[in-house]
Parts: sequence; C-alpha cells; structure tokens
Amino acid sequence: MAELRLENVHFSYPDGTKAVDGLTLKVAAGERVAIVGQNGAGKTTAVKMMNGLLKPSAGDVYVGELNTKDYTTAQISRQVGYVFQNPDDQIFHNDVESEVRFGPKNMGFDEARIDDITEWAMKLCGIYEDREENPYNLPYSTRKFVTIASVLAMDSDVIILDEPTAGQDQVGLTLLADMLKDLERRGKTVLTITHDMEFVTTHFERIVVMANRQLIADESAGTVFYNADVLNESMLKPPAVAQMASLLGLEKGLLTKPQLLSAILKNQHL
Ligand SMILES: Nc1ncnc2c1ncn2[C@@H]1O[C@H](COP(=O)(O)OP(=O)(O)OP(=O)(O)O)[C@@H](O)[C@H]1O
Repeated sequence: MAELRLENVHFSYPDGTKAVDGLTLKVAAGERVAIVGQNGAGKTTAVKMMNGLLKPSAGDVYVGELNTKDYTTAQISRQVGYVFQNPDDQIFHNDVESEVRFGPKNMGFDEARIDDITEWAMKLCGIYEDREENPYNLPYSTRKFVTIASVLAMDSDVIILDEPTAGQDQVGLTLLADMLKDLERRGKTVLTITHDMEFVTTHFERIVVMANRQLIADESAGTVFYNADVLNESMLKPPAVAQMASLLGLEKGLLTKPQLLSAILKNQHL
C-alpha cells in the first residue's frame, strides 16, 4: 500500500495560469481524506498530480517511493486511480461492461480475475443491471458510477474521486456510502473532492481545505467547520449542524443531529 507525498508542489498551466502554489501534503496508506474549497482553488489540479496526469512545475510528488516525474501516467495510475469530475471525459466504450473491463485487461490481469473484479465493481456501483447498455443512454449520475467502477476494477491502492456527489440523489449517495465502507474494509486509501459538506462530515475524518491555490487547513471535520478564519478564507458553508451549533453558541465540534440535540437539552437555559 502506497503513501502519497506532495512536497512544496507548484503547478502552472501552459497558458501561465498558476493553479497550485506550494502544496505540501502527506496521506498515509488506508487514510480517507476529503479535499474541499471553492471552485478554482486548485483541488483538481492537485489530485491530477497525485496520479501522474499532471507533473509538477516545481516540487515533488511521491507515490510510495516513486517520484511521479520519473514515471509515465500509465505507470503511476496502476497505484493511484483517478475518477474524472466529468464522466464524459473518461468513457470510450459502447457498453458498460466493456468500459469497466478495459482497465483490468490493460493491466494484464488474467481472465478469471478480470471477470471477478468487473462483476464486483459493477455491483458495488449499482450498474450491473445496466452492463449491456451504451453508457451514453444512461443518466449523468449513472455514467459517473460507470467511471467509478472502471477505476475500482483496476484495483489500485489509492482511489481519488473528483466530485462523486455532484448530481447524485439519495440512491446515489447511499451507493457511495456503501462503496466507501467496502473500500475501507479493503484498506484502500480514498481521497474525495466534494462540495457536499454533509457527505464530508458523515464519511471523512480528515479534511484538507484549499483556497487560492494553497492548502489553508488540514484538520478534523469537528475542528475545521468551527474555525472561523478558515471558513472566511475558503468561503466554505459548514454543514447544517455546525451552523446551528455556532448560532446557538454551543460547544465546538458537534457534527451529528443527536450530538446537537443532546447539547441543546443540556443547555435548556439558552
Ligand atoms: N487546462 C487548464 N488551462 C488553464 N487553466 C486551467 C486549466 N484547468 C484549470 N485551470 C485553472 O487553474 C485554476 C485551478 O483549477 P482547478 O480545476 O484545479 O480548481 P478546483 O479547485 O478543482 O475547482 P473546481 O471545483 O471548479 O473543479 C483555476 O484558475 C482554473 O481556471
């Protein structure tokens, strides 16, 4: 299992746009980390450097002992799978099963392993019944699960999800929750970019906040959503429970409705 390390990483796009400015971050094997922040903060650029799709303009990115500068994207993506923000950037086959089988086949897994892992990934992503469909006949939210299954089927140690919650209804959010539990049991490292703070507090303990191309906080959910300076700088809207607790002047760190209720009952003089 590979540790991820970004050491004072900078990135500028060819048109000169500076997207990441001195990012240092370490993610241990098996950790779950949510990366949050406004649009344009540099989150997608940062995670694309973790799987070698982008190479830093300065600084170093290590996947285990491998410096991504010295390896191709194909070599790094064996260890770090990245699910694109927009599924349509990642789907190339005319049916769901072929799309999901492509990765493990390309990695040289034997036929039996390809069969097993493709079935597991499709079932975990709720698309097994759609396996003969053309992905483009499926809704956007389901296409997103097709791309998640394609990455899971490659069995990488690290999985990065870019906005998996976007456009998902309760069914999709439940699928994601079950998937995260399964990946945790398997010891996978999972990083997620999301704008859904309820999703963050329910499933991720470690929160990395980016603003203006830099990391401005790396804390637990119970700390970060009560840190006024971080909230102001990143313009993050805390989850409803944290908003309510702050309004009522209750203790910091509350994240769940039962915690909020018990704090209100304890403070009935309020
Ligand atoms: N291909 C590109 N060429 C030039 N500039 C880009 C490119 N992709 C992103 N940028 C710019 O880099 C900066 C960081 O973008 P990035 O997509 O990494 O941010 P983000 O935090 O992921 O935002 P979002 O939540 O909108 O995806 C932004 O100013 C963005 O406009």
